Amino acid sequence: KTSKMQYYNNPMWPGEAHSLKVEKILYQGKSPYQEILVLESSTYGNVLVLDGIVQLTDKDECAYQEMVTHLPLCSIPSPKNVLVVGGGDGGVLREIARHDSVETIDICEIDQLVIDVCKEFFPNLSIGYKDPRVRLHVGDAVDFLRNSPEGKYDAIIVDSSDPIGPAQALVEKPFFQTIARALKSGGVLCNLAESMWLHTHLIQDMLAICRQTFKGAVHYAWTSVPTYPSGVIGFLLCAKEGRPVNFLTPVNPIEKIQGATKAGKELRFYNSEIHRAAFVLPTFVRRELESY
Ligand SMILES: NCCCN[C@H]1CC[C@H](N)CC1
Repeated sequence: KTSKMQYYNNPMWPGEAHSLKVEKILYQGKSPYQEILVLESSTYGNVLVLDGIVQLTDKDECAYQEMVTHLPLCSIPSPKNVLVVGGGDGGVLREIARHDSVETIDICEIDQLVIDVCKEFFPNLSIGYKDPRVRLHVGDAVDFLRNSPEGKYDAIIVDSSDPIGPAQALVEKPFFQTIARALKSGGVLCNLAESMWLHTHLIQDMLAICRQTFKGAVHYAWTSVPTYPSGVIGFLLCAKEGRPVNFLTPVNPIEKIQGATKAGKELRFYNSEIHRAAFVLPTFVRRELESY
């Protein structure tokens, strides 16, 4: 039985913990990379937990998966080739599938067990794998990107876990450089960028690296996800030079996209107004990020 104190020891959010009432433990296992737990909660549906950290719940996954996907894909006129780094649950694949302009969807997930578990316990997310445009690569994204041809992707979405564990390398400069090389000119990256309440230094470091690596626009955006620490999560939107990209006004509004309902479920969170709102920052965040 884990003592209460252990819950407060995660270095990413020391001294705080989030609790959910659990009806049943649906799965408990360990892959070569992480501990995997699936819980049936009383009020948030099924919950995926990796190394003790909530990755997603049925109730609020729409906020994260829709924003991490449509903030980049609605910012360029007609994305064709898209890469997902991580994202083994399939939720981002489900969201990309709404865009009819997309021709190929590559996904590089390191942990096969996460894929298998999500196919069993999260059918509303793993539905994403059913799209014929999806090509799954199980392995390390650092190697995958190093071997990717230059200038292949219109958009790359890094849907990773927190940078403590298998996703550690995904916030370091060499990784961002391999992403920039794999993007077409004017291509866009959307990267997980943690919480404005908890991770100012990490966000500042990532902003500094991205401004050096991507000569186009670089913006921090955020959204509400109740089951993530501090109840919000951030995204870093980066554009490679070569074409003007204005992240703040969607050029490819999802409401106009026929595929909007194709993914078997209507959008539940994203729309063009919340796209614009995501880039509006509280005053303390503007101050903390302005010189980065
Ligand atoms: N694909 C599910 C979302 C994975 N993203 C992360 C989960 C853990 C959080 N602390 C940060 C986002």
